[in-house]
Amino acid sequence: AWGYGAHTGPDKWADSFPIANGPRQSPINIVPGDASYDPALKPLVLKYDPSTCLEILNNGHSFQVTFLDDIDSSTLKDGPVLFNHRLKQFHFHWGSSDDHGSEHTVAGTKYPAELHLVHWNTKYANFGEAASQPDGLAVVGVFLKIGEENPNLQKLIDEFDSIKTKDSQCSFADFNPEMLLPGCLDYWTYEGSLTTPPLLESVTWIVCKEPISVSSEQVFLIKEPVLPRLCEQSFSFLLRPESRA
Ligand SMILES: NS(=O)(=O)c1ccc(O)c(NC(=O)NCCCCO)c1
Ligand SMILES: [Zn+2]
Repeated sequence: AWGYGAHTGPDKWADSFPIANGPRQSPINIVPGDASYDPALKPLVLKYDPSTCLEILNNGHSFQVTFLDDIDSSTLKDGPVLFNHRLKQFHFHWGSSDDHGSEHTVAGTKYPAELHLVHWNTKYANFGEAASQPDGLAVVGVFLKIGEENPNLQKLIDEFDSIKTKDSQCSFADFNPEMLLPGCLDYWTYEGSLTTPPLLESVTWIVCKEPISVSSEQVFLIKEPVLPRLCEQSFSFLLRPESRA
């Protein structure tokens, strides 16, 4: 299975997912100087309903907060997209230390972590259907930088004791993801892909220019639920026969 270890990491993904060598793969390094202003783009309109928040899941690669998406209650409109999209889940990406971790970079700058809010285009029947279409998904990326402790992120961290193992989940209600957004929703946008297998080229990326602040302890803690999993991976590396050479 794919992962982030020496034998399973991104440079091995093309073996099982040839689209890894496709024309619109994410993440990318965003170079603000190379970006062009498009006056036709509208401001991003995000309307989230905390009552649609369902649960937190540890999927072994990250933890994700999933939302009820059978009606238009948590939506993304306008910005660079032509159709209404529904929020399906949000999750984070991080590194092994504070000096790296984000997937996108800005003029080479790596942030300690990155939040992804995943939405699907309601012109399709559901997330799975939309994920296979070139205009099926819209993911809002928010960079996390080290600064003030974030009380809203803390609400998530406080639930981690119940999702310690891979594929564990716990119910999680009344969380408003709007609380994790920066004050300004100015963004860069480009046509890209899922950043993990299956790497489908169906994502309109909307990366916020303004990061949100979280404390260094909080960045360490968001690794918590998946960390044992990552440790397992590293130990499995040691146990694998070929690694004994
Ligand atoms: N990082 S991303 O581009 O926002 C992104 C958004 C939605 C996704 O579905 C994935 N990838 C995914 O779900 N892979 C299936 C196995 C994951 C663990 O079960 C990645
Ligand atoms: Zn992601």
